[in-house]
Amino acid sequence: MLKVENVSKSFKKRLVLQDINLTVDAGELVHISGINGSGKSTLFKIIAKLLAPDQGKVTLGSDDYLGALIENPGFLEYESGLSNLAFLAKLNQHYDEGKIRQLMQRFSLDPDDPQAIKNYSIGMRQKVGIIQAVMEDQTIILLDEPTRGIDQEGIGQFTELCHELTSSGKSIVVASHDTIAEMKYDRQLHLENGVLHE
Ligand SMILES: Nc1ncnc2c1ncn2[C@@H]1O[C@H](COP(=O)(O)OP(=O)(O)OP(=O)(O)O)[C@@H](O)[C@H]1O
Repeated sequence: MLKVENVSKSFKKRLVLQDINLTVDAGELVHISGINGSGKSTLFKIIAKLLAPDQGKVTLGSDDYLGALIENPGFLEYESGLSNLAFLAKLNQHYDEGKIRQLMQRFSLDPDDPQAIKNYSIGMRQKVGIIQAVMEDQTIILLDEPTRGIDQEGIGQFTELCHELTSSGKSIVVASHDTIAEMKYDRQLHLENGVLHE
């Protein structure tokens, strides 16, 4: 369970988030739409505790584990996709190579492709970014513009994965300026002028 209570945030007196309240239960798939600059990334950074809110608080359930793709994911540019994912999973001692390989194959990425990630397209990088957010069985998953640069086949693979994860009790919050037609959201919210509307 994710609970955001009365969260507000300003940058240099500009109010970006105003009294945001959001509860996401286990197994829910939630969409937050909003134009560029509406504060979607800022909200995710506050949930991920990268940024402190000016007011309010964020609570996760005691057994929850957060996964996130926020803005452009940073990678070890001279290493392969598999090496990057293995590196991140090992940092958290949640390394499962079989699972990473299976996720890469689901997204039509070859785990044995030795090319450096710096040669990957934007869509391929984005797929690796999605995989790192889910590969450790994270229970609350935040995905900021996840389908940026991803082709139609990849969008289909992504929506299928989201539906599968939420069916198994994971909670997913997708933030994007557009909607992804195939997604079966439980709730669609809209962030505008710092206010989150149902
Ligand atoms: N660290 C910061 N310092 C100052 N202003 C910031 C900072 N981070 C974000 N902002 C500003 O806050 C506003 C919201 O930014 P944010 O990145 O959260 O929006 P967004 O909805 O995610 O948009 P995008 O999809 O373009 O990233 C923007 O006007 C941005 O310029």
